[in-house]
Amino acid sequence: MDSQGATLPPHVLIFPVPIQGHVKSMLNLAELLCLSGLDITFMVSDFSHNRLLKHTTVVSRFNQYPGFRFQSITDGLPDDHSRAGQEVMDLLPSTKNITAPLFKQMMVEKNLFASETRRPVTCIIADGSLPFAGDFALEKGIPLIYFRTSSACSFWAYFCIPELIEAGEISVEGIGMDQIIESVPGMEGFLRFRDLPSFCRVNDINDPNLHIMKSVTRQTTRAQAAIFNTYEDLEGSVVSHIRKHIPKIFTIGPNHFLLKSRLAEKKADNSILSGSFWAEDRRCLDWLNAQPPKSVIYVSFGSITVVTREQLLEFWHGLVNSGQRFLWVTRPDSIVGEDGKNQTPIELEEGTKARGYMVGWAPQEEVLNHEAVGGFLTHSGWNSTLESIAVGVPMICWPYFGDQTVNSRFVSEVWKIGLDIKDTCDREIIEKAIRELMEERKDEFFERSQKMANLARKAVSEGGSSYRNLDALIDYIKTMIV
Ligand SMILES: O=c1ccn([C@@H]2O[C@H](COP(=O)(O)OP(=O)(O)O[C@H]3O[C@H](CO)[C@@H](O)[C@H](O)[C@H]3O)[C@@H](O)[C@H]2O)c(=O)[nH]1
Ligand SMILES: C[C@H]1CC[C@@H]2C(C(=O)O)=CO[C@@H](O)[C@@H]21
Repeated sequence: MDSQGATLPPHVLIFPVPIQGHVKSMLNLAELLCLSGLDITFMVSDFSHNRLLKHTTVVSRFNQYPGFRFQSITDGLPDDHSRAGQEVMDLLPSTKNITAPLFKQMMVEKNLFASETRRPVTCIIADGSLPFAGDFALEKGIPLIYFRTSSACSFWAYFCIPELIEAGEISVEGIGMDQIIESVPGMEGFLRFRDLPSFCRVNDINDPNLHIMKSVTRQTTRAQAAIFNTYEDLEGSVVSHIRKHIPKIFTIGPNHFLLKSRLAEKKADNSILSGSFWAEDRRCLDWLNAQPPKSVIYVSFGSITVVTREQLLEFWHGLVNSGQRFLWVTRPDSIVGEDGKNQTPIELEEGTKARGYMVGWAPQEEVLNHEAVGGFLTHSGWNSTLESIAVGVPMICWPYFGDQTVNSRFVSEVWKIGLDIKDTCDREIIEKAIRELMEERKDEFFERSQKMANLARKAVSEGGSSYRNLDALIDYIKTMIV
């Protein structure tokens, strides 16, 4: 490299699993690194890229950072694959079998994305659920950092799968859903079998997803370091268990909040970075503007959850019968078994007209931050959980799969900022939970949620743990230039 090249910044390749919650979180990380002048190549699937181009302004947003580039690649699935529900797991074999060799070829042919003005990639920050990106980094001697976009608590439960199997706590016959689990250090006493990551609910101990998640998680230790989107006051005690296996961990969450804080500090436009795969319907903000403070329960189950028509009707009755105002996101592809001929019961139509508003996709961060919102009925995806925590909105958790079953237990039993109604969705339970959160125990939940939000604000402000850890991460990436 010539003398001018020697002054070029580090060049980081960021590679998320092509799922909304992963891409969103890694885009936040990308902008945080861009703000410190690092060059970024953001590897995104063709499918996600098309969605981003169609529904967001990410291109113009990142145009302000000359060191940022998108690079797209197939996710290995046909265009008409749902990429939702349990079928989303197809992404793991498809990326391993189809994306991985193409990625390798692209990296070699493009000389690690080097150019006159950019170093060849100096570090790969790969999604912890994309082991093939780690294989490539290790094969080529490129420094590797994993970013697992889910919670530290769920990661740690996944990490303990071998011990759980050894102890017979993932039993083929089933040990009882409410049996307390002893093999996840730090969670003895409150983690039940039903709270383990959903992939632990198997009839066959050789279940492929169980083993995929076990090895995907265990291979994280191959990296030089790991990043978690969490903060020390929230999950520090869990992270201390993980540090025994991965000594270098950077907790930089909530990273959407850290981004907001860093942009404000630079007096830059600190509008929300939308990485939405669907068109955000902003009319719901006008509707919220007309509602009293803390009167609305916001309902959204993220980007993957699907519900049957039967479940949809239970939620709907529960919401209407609760008598509370509600804003409900029903993604266009989220109802399975819908034949278009179903009639909506009149009482639901009337109840919704009177107190509800429905959209296909919402500007969620803005919604949660709106003063009219007093509660969140969520699937407990990690971004949704953090976005709610950051602005002090209590939650009702109805986890769908994966890490969400652990997150929801932490919301209700550890942080005590909400209720966990996992494995049930009948209308009476939903109505009761909404009344409890929004009326009967409102003050108690609000007070604890505010405390958590204050700690999140502290973590991302100058001197806070996530703020300092981001600086430490950037310094670390700088040391990786060889
Ligand atoms: O109407 C909506 C609904 C959601 N969102 C955003 O979409 C993201 C959704 O992320 P998350 O809550 O994490 O849900 P998923 O997309 O389902 O996330 C996947 O990825 C997460 C991170 O690894 C995991 O925790 C989840 O279990 C997994 O399903 C969040 O940033 C939301 O703000 C919107 O902008 N508008
Ligand atoms: C592709 C899925 C496998 C792991 C991730 C996950 C988790 O529990 O960590 C849940 O759903 C998806 O986001 C990922």
